[in-house]
Amino acid sequence: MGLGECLKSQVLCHVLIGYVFLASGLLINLLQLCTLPVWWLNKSLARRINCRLGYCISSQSVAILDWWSGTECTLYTDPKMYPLYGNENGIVVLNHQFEIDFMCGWSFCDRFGVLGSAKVLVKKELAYVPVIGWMWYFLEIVFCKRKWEEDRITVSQSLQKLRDYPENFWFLLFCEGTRFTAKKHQISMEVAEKKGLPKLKHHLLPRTKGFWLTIQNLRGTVAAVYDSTLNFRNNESPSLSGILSGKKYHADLYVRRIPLESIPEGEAECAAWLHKLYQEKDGFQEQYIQTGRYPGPIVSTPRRLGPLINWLCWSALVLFPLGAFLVSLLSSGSTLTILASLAFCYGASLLLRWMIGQTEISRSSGYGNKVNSSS
Ligand SMILES: CCCCC/C=C\C/C=C\CCCCCCCC(=O)SCCNC(=O)CCNC(=O)[C@H](O)C(C)(C)COP(=O)(O)OP(=O)(O)OC[C@H]1O[C@@H](n2cnc3c(N)ncnc32)[C@H](O)[C@@H]1OP(=O)(O)O
Ligand SMILES: CCCCCCCCCCCCCCCCCC(=O)OC[C@@H](O)COP(=O)(O)O
Repeated sequence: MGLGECLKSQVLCHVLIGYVFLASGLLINLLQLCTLPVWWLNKSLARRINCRLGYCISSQSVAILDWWSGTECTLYTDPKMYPLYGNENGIVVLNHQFEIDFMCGWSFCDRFGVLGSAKVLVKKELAYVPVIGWMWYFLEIVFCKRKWEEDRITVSQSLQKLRDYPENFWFLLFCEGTRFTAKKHQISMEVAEKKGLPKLKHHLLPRTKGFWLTIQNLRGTVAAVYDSTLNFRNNESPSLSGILSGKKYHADLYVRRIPLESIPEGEAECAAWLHKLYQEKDGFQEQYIQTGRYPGPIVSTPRRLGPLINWLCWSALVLFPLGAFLVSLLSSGSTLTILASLAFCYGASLLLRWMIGQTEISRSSGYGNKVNSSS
């Protein structure tokens, strides 16, 4: 093991990374809160400021992925479509199978200049996660309860607000609605059978309502659907803990651009279209597993320096006061202050552990473990 690898596996490094993320993230959340008066004066300016502030948080996770762990993200796509990526609004439809798929998504957003404005249809539970969940309020991320009767109204309202968004954005949809597990796959294939739909081998049956609602509300605002399929080489099962320990993974992403005009408007037709898309996606997954490649050519999208510079700047800003505090703590010699500081650190480490747990599939929700009543 080299010196770099040995350093990256040290718990102290993980504690410092966690500290930088939490301390800078909470500071940025506070700055986001301070932009509230700007919303009333100049909404477009407030949105642009929040895109930059959001970038300061999400690009830290890109820096950990691209620069700390050195994970390689390779893009397969039609080179003719490449110039459009990042220069128009897009709806990204992605498989939901890996613990770090959101980090790879953010890394690609950064490479196409849309990281600050990246949007997603996300479960409401994640709104309460400090730093990232709180950041999402100010980025106008769309939350859902995964209860159609409520979501049909609230999701629609949130999507309508994006129609005059001042920056190009990608809107991410995990149509499977939850992460892939063997049990959820089995149940969803029972639903597929009841509905007379072909079985999928590598995906859960997509939930079509959120997709239809998104298309319906963003027609005229979004130019295309980016059908995206993510996989990792050599059967890697990447995790956030692995990334923090400096483990290098190899992500391969296949993207097809589908113009929005080619997607049917009616709910039933749109649902049928999505089911067909997932059958094609299943085929791409199978091809990848068999051959280690997707159909399209590889297009070079190098990692960018921006996330690294941003991370180093925030690290300097929050590590310097920490160092000064530790020196004054040790020189004060007060047992009570030292014990209180230790208790605070313990609390912060529990919070971080809980946040990392949100990304772990073994702690995934029970959603999709049984057939919904509406079926
Ligand atoms: C590569 C570039 C990447 C770019 C990245 C860009 C941006 C990145 C930004 C941020 C990154 C952060 C990422 C964070 C990730 C977190 C994501 C999530 O939280 S995923 C969970 C939330 N999202 C969704 O759920 C979306 C999909 N769901 C839907 O669309 C749903 O329809 C809904 C709108 C949420 C409503 O949910 P509800 O449960 O009420 O679903 P339905 O009404 O659809 O369900 C009933 C329907 O489903 C059938 N059914 C029943 N049981 C099952 C089952 N087990 N499996 C499948 N289907 C089932 C049932 O028969 C009904 O069918 P029908 O529709 O015909 O009536
Ligand atoms: C980045 C630097 C590292 C610093 C230390 C650690 C910071 C921890 C960051 C925690 C980030 C929390 C954001 C969670 C995003 C999880 C995305 C996800 O995949 O959610 C799952 C849902 O889609 C479906 O939920 P399930 O029904 O499967 O349940």
